[in-house]
Amino acid sequence: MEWVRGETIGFGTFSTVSVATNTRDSDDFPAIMAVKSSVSYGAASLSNEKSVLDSLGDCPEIVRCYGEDLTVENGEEMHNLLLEYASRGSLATHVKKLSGEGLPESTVRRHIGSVLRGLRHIHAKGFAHCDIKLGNILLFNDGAVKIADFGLARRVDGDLTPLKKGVEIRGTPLYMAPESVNDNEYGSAADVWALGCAVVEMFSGKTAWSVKEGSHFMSLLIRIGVGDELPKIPEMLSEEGKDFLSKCFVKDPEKRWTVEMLLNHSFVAVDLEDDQREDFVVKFKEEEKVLMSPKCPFEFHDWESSTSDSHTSLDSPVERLGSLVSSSSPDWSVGGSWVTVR
Ligand SMILES: Nc1ncnc2c1ncn2[C@@H]1O[C@H](COP(=O)(O)OP(=O)(O)OP(=O)(O)O)[C@@H](O)[C@H]1O
Repeated sequence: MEWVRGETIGFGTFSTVSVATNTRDSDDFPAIMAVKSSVSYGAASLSNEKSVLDSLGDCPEIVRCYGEDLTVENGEEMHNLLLEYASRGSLATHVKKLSGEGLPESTVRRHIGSVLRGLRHIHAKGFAHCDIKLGNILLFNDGAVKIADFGLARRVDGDLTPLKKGVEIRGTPLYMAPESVNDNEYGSAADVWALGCAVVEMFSGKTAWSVKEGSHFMSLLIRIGVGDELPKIPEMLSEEGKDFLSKCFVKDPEKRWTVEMLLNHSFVAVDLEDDQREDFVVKFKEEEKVLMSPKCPFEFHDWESSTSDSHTSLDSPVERLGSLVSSSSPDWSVGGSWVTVR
């Protein structure tokens, strides 16, 4: 495949995403694609993403991968992953444009139905996504949404063996499930918890956990991992929506509903007729016209998709988290107790 890099459309922890134009007149690949590129330090994540996407195969609710390519740009080796282009960007960007209002419930139901179908495919193939969040749900011209960013995805096949001893943060702390905080378990159930957080954020325009500006993120991990507190379910949501969330926000992953069960929940088990779908696209376009207004500067950017490992011999969640909170603020840039920063 021959392609030319166009404008930059997104930034991740590891990579930059740009538009890519296919310069070969061929039916095999679309004229416009997205290219996710990284210099050497992000190559492992891109390579994991490619291999997971290859294993997953085609699914209408998962962003397609057209292949990989190595280029040398400005004397630097770049690893590139060519992907299906989502012209409307991510749901995170879209929701931020809505002045903290969130999306109408009918739109949330529709998007979540799609994400659930994508997750069903991922889980059925023996993987967990491990980084479900609005920034990784992409929007297409026809109103469709698809799951993207498989850089942290892992094969689980029902095996929830913790990845490592100690505390490992994969993905975004705001979306972390209790078992991930407490036991480093990142299985399909953790995707369901994160999906619940995505529903809250999509509907309310606010993150599922309210966090005071400047507070240490370890205090959030304690709230998630220890005690009975759950993310706040928006009052304005329908009873069906509230019930759906109550099935996602179950602290015990064994008792949490699976994706398959949630697909049969009345909140998402609706099949829109074609005319309703058109109506949806119109509504969708109107939403896009709403101008972005400045919000709180505390947007959690530096929390996104960080992976930090700590190798300690502390066993109980309270001990493990308590030991981290007691240090005033972690140094993300060096080794020692925080081994990896991504
Ligand atoms: N296929 C695509 N089409 C359009 N925009 C995309 C596409 N893939 C990614 N983006 C944009 O680029 C951003 C970063 O992409 P992505 O999340 O895949 O990168 P990352 O390095 O894995 O980031 P993260 O820090 O979330 O792990 C997305 O939030 C989205 O706005």
